[in-house]
Amino acid sequence: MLHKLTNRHKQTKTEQSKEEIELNNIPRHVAIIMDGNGRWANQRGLPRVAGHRAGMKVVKEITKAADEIGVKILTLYAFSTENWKRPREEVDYLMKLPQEYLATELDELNQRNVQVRLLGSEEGLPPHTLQAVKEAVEKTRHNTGLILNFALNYGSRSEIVQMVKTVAAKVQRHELSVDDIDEQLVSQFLQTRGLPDPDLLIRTKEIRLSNFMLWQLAYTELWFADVYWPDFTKKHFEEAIHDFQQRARRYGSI
Ligand SMILES: Cc1cc(N2CCCCCC2)n2ncc(-c3ccc(F)cc3)c2n1
Repeated sequence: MLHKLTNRHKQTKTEQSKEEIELNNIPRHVAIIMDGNGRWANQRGLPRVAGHRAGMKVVKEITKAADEIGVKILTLYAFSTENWKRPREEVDYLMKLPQEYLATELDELNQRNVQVRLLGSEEGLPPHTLQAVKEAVEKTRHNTGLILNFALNYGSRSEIVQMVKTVAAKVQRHELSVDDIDEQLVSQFLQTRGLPDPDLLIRTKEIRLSNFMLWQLAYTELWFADVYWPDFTKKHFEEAIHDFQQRARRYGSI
């Protein structure tokens, strides 16, 4: 897409980014760590769960924006393996959000040809949570549009440990030899098998990876927004895409 002539000097950074997004250079896989929901609520004298609810509205907005701009895979870090350490009432609330989200959004996601996937361990998820997610995965299995990949009960180190155990057992059973083990084989034994690595990682508020897709993010462009997730907007998303397009990706070469 040709750049539109713009009066850049008069526009804000986010206004510039929207007009200058090249539709032929959209990151195929965008991953987002949606941080700061509890602190957003605390700042407003609200209970932490109000921040999670506000955060879910932003999930709907950004999922739509990603789909419209042509992102192929959107991975959202909804609940980490470390999140089980939070207060019981907060965890119980969080574990109800998948079914709440799907109850209102699944029909529209299906109409938009979106395929819902789960990244993470099913073990340990409450039955009501797992049932809602599995039903959404099944109902959207044949869709060929945006892959909406929810990282739920996900931790990268446990994913890597599980991969090592699986590969080691196959070597022990002589189903694999040590010489067969290379980066491609490792990727095939991770929970993200079949998906390309993220091209762009967006994170709100904190500048760290928090045990998220550590293997997969090896060559991913990182973009941080100094806002809490509930305050993240479509304009922030477009700015991240625009900045991604300004970076020449070298994958380690010069
Ligand atoms: C645990 C949790 C928390 C959760 N938050 C809202 C967004 C901010 C981050 C934390 C709170 N959201 N938002 C959507 C989901 C979800 C998960 C799976 C699924 F199939 C459909 C929707 C979700 N799940």
